[in-house]
Amino acid sequence: MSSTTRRPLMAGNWKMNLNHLEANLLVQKLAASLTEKQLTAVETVVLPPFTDLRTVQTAVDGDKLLIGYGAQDISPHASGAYTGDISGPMLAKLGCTYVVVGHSERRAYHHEDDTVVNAKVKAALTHGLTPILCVGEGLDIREQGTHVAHCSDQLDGGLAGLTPEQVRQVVIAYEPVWAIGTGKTATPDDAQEVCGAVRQRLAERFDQETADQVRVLYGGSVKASNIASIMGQSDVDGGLVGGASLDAEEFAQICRFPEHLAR
Ligand SMILES: O=C[C@H](O)COP(=O)(O)O
Repeated sequence: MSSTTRRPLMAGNWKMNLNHLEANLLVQKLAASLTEKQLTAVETVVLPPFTDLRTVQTAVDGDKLLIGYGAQDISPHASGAYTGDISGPMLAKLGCTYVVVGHSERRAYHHEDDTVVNAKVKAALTHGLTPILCVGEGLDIREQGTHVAHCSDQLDGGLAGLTPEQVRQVVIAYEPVWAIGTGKTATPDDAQEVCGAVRQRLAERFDQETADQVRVLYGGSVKASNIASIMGQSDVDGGLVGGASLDAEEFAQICRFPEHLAR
């Protein structure tokens, strides 16, 4: 399967931005900025803070918007005495289809290691959510030149104990930490190097069919001005977009990337 048969996915990670009123405005504006044809060609997803999910659900259901949504984190537990956590069944009940797992900000600020990340991937799958498993290296590792091995290790850790059938339901996001929110985008070749290595690792650990089916996103200072060159790479199937997803028109332009490719 080539990149042309994997449906592109653009996921906007709002991080800890926008209250529920602002969320409603952004999701309506985003939907109004994209045609049905564009939304069919490129799967468009927003990942708001937990407190916005019910509002986004109401907007999407009420106006039958062709926009998917999901959460930025998930508890490894289904219920119980876990103060502050949000479970898979709660997210599924809100109509979420995606959940980010192992984002570098969770790994850094909440000390999530591969064991925790793996438990969260499994929790997502158990409750019918598609995990977007993030891998990526810091600047020190990039400078040592061991970034491919580092990302492969994170991939192995996050997917430990899964069957090929389960892995086919996972989305992988390569996010070099040094490119997140810094304005320093990896070059298209940098993105391809690791996204290609991720796919190769999936073939080695699982099978070629699995490797061919899994979508691999790039994230890190994605903007309307650089998305076409990134999406021109054979193993990049979409973007995990932070800052630029907070602006409806900018994110809509990112989602319209096939039109830039065609020029
Ligand atoms: O989840 C998104 C990434 O961390 C990228 O964020 P950014 O687009 O603001 O660099």
